[in-house]
Amino acid sequence: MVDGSDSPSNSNNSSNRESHYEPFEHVAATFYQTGLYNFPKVELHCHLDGCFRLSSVIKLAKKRSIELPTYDIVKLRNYCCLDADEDSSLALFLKKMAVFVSVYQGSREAIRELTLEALEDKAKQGIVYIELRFCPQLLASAPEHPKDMNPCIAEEHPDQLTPSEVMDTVTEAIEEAKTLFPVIKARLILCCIAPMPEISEDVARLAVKYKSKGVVGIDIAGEEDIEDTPAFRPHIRAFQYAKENGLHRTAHAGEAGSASSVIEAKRLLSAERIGHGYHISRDPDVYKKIKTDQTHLECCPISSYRTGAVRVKEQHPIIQFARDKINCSLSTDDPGVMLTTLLDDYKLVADFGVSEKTIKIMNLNAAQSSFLPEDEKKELVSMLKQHYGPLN
Ligand SMILES: O=c1[nH]cnc2c1ncn2[C@@H]1O[C@H](CO)[C@@H](O)[C@H]1O
Repeated sequence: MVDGSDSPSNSNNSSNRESHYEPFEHVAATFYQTGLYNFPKVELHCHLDGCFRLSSVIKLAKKRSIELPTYDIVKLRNYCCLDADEDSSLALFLKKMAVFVSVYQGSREAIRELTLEALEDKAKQGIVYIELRFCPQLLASAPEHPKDMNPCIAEEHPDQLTPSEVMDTVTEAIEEAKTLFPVIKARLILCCIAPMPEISEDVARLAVKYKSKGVVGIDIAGEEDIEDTPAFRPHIRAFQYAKENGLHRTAHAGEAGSASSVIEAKRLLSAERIGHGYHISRDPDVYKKIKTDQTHLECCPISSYRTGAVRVKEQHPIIQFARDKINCSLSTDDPGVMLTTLLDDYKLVADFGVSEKTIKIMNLNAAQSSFLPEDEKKELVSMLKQHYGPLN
């Protein structure tokens, strides 16, 4: 059992190593005291490969002789910090992010550490359930994606890792984390990458293969362009295969792309949830459909500025979503690149006038729309309700 004063690595759970993992049972007594927003949280939209700590990135890059724009942590912080300005765009953001991903690529040890550090950081924020997403091919050693998406691909990386081995590494680290940080339950979503249709069917096959090891869904990330074109068909086939094999579906849409991309994600990919989705506020018909269907929107407020998806702070679509009781929740997206925790995203929406009660309702929305099986979902929802008390 861990109390608020313990650091996760100090928690004495070694005797539980073989025991059945039921994190929600421990939560009442064990989730980390965060001060502000001190209640259990759920995070549905977080890229594992965006969860790094800058200090670890620098350490690893030096160890693996991988080029970084700078090895000075303060300068690296500035490099990350794209604030909402005319130049911010998803493309630029992804280019920056790829620099960091390259540090982890192809290294079993680095990917293990990344996963453990991510879960430690999330547990400390009082997150009791998280769905972490990543593309195994992007973390493997021989990525087949365009160089301009990842300027730092280092052919000389010493390790060799296949996408399957990346999956083994991440799932083993998640298993290890059950003992180290028993307050958090983690599940995985595998990402197809929009400009890489050639890997999509492999991503889906891996997702299905690792279902018993915690993969609950499939996603499409990268610069979105969801439309029924021949180039997009492999993504459609991948999602179809995932659905036929019992996996859930979410899709990045309405972030850089138009409101209609959200509708296309539902139509072409059978997406049950939407990553971001802010631009539905630009089209009243789309907005009405998403509200009527109660499609869950995984909103990432700080990320939305850093990627240029939303430019005017005071008019953030989340304000409208909260007012209209749209089914949505809050996530960090890429906390390593954003230099944030989930609490920063909560604070930002609080500045917009979103109440703590609404933030709790968003957490309940997230639990209800999670990709957990029904019995586990019920357990999560009831644990949150018990903590939150009446929300009327
Ligand atoms: O906000 C985002 N929008 C679209 N794609 C993203 C975003 N953040 C990260 N990725 C992409 O998803 C990959 C797998 O995790 C990341 O490597 C990055 O290329």
